[in-house]
Amino acid sequence: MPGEISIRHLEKVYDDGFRALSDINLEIQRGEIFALLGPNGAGKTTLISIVCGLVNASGGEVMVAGHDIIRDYRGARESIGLVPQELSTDAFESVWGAVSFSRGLFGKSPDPAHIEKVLRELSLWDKRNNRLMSLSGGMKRRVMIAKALSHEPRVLFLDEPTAGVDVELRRDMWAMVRGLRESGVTIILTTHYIEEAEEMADRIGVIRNGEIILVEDKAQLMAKLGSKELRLHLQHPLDAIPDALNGEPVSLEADGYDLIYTFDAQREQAGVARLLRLLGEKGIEFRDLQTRESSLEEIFVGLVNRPSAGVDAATTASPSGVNER
Ligand SMILES: Nc1ncnc2c1ncn2[C@@H]1O[C@H](COP(=O)(O)OP(=O)(O)OP(=O)(O)O)[C@@H](O)[C@H]1O
Repeated sequence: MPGEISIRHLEKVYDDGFRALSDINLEIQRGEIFALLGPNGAGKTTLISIVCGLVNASGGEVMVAGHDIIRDYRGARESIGLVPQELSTDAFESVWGAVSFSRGLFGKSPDPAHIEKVLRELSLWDKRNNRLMSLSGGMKRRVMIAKALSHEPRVLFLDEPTAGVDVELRRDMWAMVRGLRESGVTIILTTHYIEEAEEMADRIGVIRNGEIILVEDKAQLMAKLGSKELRLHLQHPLDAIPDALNGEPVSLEADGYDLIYTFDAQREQAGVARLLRLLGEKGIEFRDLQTRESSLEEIFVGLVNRPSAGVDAATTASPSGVNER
């Protein structure tokens, strides 16, 4: 079954000959929160702009809520709410006026009850008569979201929704996005805050140099590509790794007092038990131990910095989760 958003063989070559997207294939299901991660210039905004009908594709096909974005532009566009990166608001307009006007742009009849609901959810109700220029940056960003939701879209794009906003607003926005998902809205967000993707996303796509290099359930991604670290604080420092541990993924830190064992998050049991047995046999005692899992940030940095061959190896390691659905 095609997803709420279905992208097939999408290509973008800008007029100056720059290839910004190459053979993008992606299915996003109804009610998902999908985070698109990638370094600066990877092609995130280009991809979103094509799906939203703001930039023309050079090839391929995109369907949104069953509408082809070219053959049925209007149907596709009406299904989408877009919160762009740049704040652009009409300074002299009131909050209520700006949000109501946005709804009208999509040819929807006025619905004051819906506008009120959106403004209340975004804590903008008390400011509804304020001019936009009198609002703080965070409030203006809420207005951008209210505008994007004014015509009751099925799909919401958030292009770096929390760039430059304070922690409190960021958390409010996360709660709001979850609430929207519960009402059946499909959400695609780009973000530079890995914490945001870790906190919010059901699935994560990583884009690099205009290519999707990985699409994976967040939990599976963290389990599959993440590593764990076991740090043993030794009773007596070691000068060097003992011969018995040669070939094991271990290193020494803290002047030989800490023995670090890094292992695949999926194979932990057998490896740790073997390490502890070897240490016991060699009479190496420890007084404390800690374990730590790699964060999504470490996984992401590892992925985007990996040479292409390495990326392929990572994605083909488990074909079941990659670029499917
Ligand atoms: N109009 C344009 N003409 C030529 N090249 C462009 C144009 N717009 C974007 N690009 C190039 O396409 C590439 C992808 O840009 P895009 O804005 O999609 O990246 P991004 O992943 O959104 O980056 P960021 O995280 O910095 O917002 C960049 O190299 C950019 O310079």
